[in-house]
Amino acid sequence: MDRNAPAAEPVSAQEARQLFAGWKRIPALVLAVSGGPDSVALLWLAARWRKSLKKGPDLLAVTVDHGLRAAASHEARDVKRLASALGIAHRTLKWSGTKPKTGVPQAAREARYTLLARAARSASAVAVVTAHTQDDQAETILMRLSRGSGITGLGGMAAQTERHGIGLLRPFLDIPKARLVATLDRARIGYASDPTNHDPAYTRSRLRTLMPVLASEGADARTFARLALRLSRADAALERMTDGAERYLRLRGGEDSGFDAALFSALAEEIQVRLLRRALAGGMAAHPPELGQIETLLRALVQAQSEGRRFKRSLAGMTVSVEKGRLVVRPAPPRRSIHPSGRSGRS
Ligand SMILES: Nc1ncnc2c1ncn2[C@@H]1O[C@H](COP(=O)(O)OP(=O)(O)OP(=O)(O)O)[C@@H](O)[C@H]1O
Repeated sequence: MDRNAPAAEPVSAQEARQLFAGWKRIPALVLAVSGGPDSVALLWLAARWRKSLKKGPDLLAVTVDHGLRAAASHEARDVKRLASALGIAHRTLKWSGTKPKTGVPQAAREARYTLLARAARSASAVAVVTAHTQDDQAETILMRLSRGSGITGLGGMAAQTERHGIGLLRPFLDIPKARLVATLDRARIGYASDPTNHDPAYTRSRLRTLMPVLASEGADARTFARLALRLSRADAALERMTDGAERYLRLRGGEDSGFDAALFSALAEEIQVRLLRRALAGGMAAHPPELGQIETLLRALVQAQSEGRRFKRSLAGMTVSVEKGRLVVRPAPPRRSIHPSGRSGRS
């Protein structure tokens, strides 16, 4: 801890009003409250804000018990108690079913969002609100940076997006965690601390330990948040250019399927990658292709065209080929498999 650092300011009622201003006309919202400081602060600030209004959304706090830590059920009960003291309805949802041996954090996250979306639907809520902070945003970008993400990924988490067909709102992306902790301390409200946040078995925990070192060199959470803002702006511009390129290629393509391969190859590489990503995503593949896979495919396409060779590749359940001067992306035919009887068949 830097002893000279100014103490973090609690989030004022006025600031919360600004953060939540867009919610006034929403009929109902789910608040995702784990019991940790960020989401307990969300619960407290949202309850205070709602109380100050004559009309506003019905709030339902939801805690997901992943069944992974013994303390989780106590924490859920503490959240319920606080919610009830604040006049907010609360539900605890359990992640039942078998847990995977590896990739537990990802599986828990997936299950959590599925349960939260289900709770939102049954409460007629249009969105789930999470308490992701500026520090979470910085960690997310650092994780994506270490995985070699592109511009879209490095744009970080969006303040408003959709998941499982339900809105996802993150009002605290510009608020440092320390300010949420200070908010609870001022209000004398307790919260849980999740020991897995510091477990070196998890990539996120290990990267988190780098944050103070990076901050001492100027790369603090604010810097990461600024980077996210700039890159998401660039990403939005590139998506608009991709829209334009797609319209142009379709216009020049008449009724034919696919794109004119010569026109496609004259586009900027970044736009080509994005067009391919869109075309491949159209196949609704269970696992959308990674950026690196699309880049490899594009390199092979350029190579084949420069050598005047035919081109046909499969990726994410789709086939990409050049046919009569047109670049065509279509669902790959089902793979042939060998039946136990020895006869070949379709799988
Ligand atoms: N068990 C839970 N029950 C309800 N909400 C939760 C729970 N865990 C996390 N959340 C919500 O998600 C937010 C982010 O939590 P956390 O940073 O732990 O998520 P994560 O596992 O890193 O994944 P992601 O950032 O993709 O959500 C919390 O502030 C809270 O709003």
